[in-house]
This record gives sequence, C-alpha cells and structure tokens, in this order.
Amino acid sequence: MSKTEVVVYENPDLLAAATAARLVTRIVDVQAAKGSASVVLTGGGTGIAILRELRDSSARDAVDWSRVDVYWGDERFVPADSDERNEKQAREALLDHVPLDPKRVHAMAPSDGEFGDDVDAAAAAYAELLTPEVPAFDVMLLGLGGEGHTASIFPESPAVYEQDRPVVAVRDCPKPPPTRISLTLPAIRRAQDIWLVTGGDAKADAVAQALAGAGEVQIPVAGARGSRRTLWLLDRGSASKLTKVYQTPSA
Ligand SMILES: O=C1O[C@H](COP(=O)(O)O)[C@@H](O)[C@H](O)[C@H]1O
Repeated sequence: MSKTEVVVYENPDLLAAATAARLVTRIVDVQAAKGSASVVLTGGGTGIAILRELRDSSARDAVDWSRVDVYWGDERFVPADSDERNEKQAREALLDHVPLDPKRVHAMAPSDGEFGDDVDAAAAAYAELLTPEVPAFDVMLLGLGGEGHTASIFPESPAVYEQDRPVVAVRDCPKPPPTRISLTLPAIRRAQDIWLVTGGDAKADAVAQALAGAGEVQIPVAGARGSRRTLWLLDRGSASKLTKVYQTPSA
C-alpha cells in the first residue's frame, strides 16, 4: 500500500539541503539492495537547488555515481545551450561534477538536436527509450507550479488526459517556454518513490488542493503518486495553506 507523507522545513535552504541528504541515503540504500539506482530529475528552482546542495555536500561521495541512471520528468524544448533547459541547469548544478556513466544519463532531445524542431519525434524517441515497460524508477523528483502543473502537465491540457503514451509533446504551455516534452501521469505513477519538492507561498494553494484530494485534470500534481511512497517536501511558505499539522523537523 502506497504511503503519502508530508515534511515541512523551516525555509527553502533547509528544504534543499535536507532533500539532498535524503537523496544520497535513498540512492545508497537502493544500490546496496540491488546494485544500481534510477533517479528522475525535475527542473525548477527547488529541484535545481537540491542538485546544487548535493554537489556541495561531502556525502555525495557515498554514492557510486557510475551505477546511477538519470532521467528527466520533463524538458523545455529549446536549444541545447539555452539556460532554460532543465538538462543544462542540472548539469551545471550537479551532473558535470560527479562521475556518472554518460550512457546512463538519459536527457530529452533539445530543439536543435537529432530531431530538429520536431517535438513529436523527440517525445516519441524518449517514449521508445522507456519501452517495453516504463521503469519502476527508484526516486522521481517533481516540482509544481502555482496553478497545479507538475512535470509539464498543465491543468486541463491534452497531456493530463493521456492514458496510453508515457511521454508526450506539450505545446502552448501557459508558462514559458511554450513547447516542452513531458512524462505523462501513467508513466509518473510507475515510480516507486515520488518526492514533490517545492517552496514559497505561491505554491501554497496548489499544495493544499492536491493534498485535499483535488482532481488531476484541474490540479495535475494531485495525480502524481508513487507506487511505494509519495513524499511532499515543503517549506513553511508552500505548506502555509495546509490545515493539518505535518512533521516539521527543527532547524
Ligand atoms: O517549468 C517548470 O516548472 C516546474 C516548477 O518550477 P518552479 O521554479 O516554479 O519551482 C518544474 O517542476 C518543471 O520541471 C519545469 O520544467
């Protein structure tokens, strides 16, 4: 039975540092149990801050990075060298600083890559990578938007209704850049652990609605649930509209 837990940290810095530490522990535990670990990364302020914390932590050397598979939950369909690209931000924050096996880093294609500006072909190629069955990812990090999007699945958009394909092209996003590639909710729900990481008052309504049981069409992040565990990692701002009291580690 999958569990949902909420942990609220005092501030965004503590949220990022504690999540980085938690991620090291999870990867090390998974590697001890089965050899390698798979991690799905998110873009966004909190997601990238966690990677930076991990880079700057000596605990990162506890991980055997050559046995980590890296995926992304979504990507902005922009040129490879664009600062908006989630992959570029993740590389600068962490991936270029640890000894990963390049063959195990599975980025989504940029708009100047092998598929050119054909975002459907780029999304189909990522779907192909995840066949025949979407991996049961060990940990998936996901951020969210104030209107309830997660990965690049926006409220009431075609992506939120997708039931068959694990990866889709996304157009006309309300948040720039407008063209993206995203895992779909059925693919997201293949993950064993989903960690929803977000900070700031602007996310408080979406967090409260999702935890109160909102529908995933209106609040897509409500549909992000891990098969083993769904862990909400928040700061005081993003948790400020929760009515129930949750675990709050002291600083
Ligand atoms: O555009 C995106 O935004 C969300 C959330 O980002 P934030 O900076 O508002 O926290 C992120 O989860 C997603 O991966 C990204 O592409």
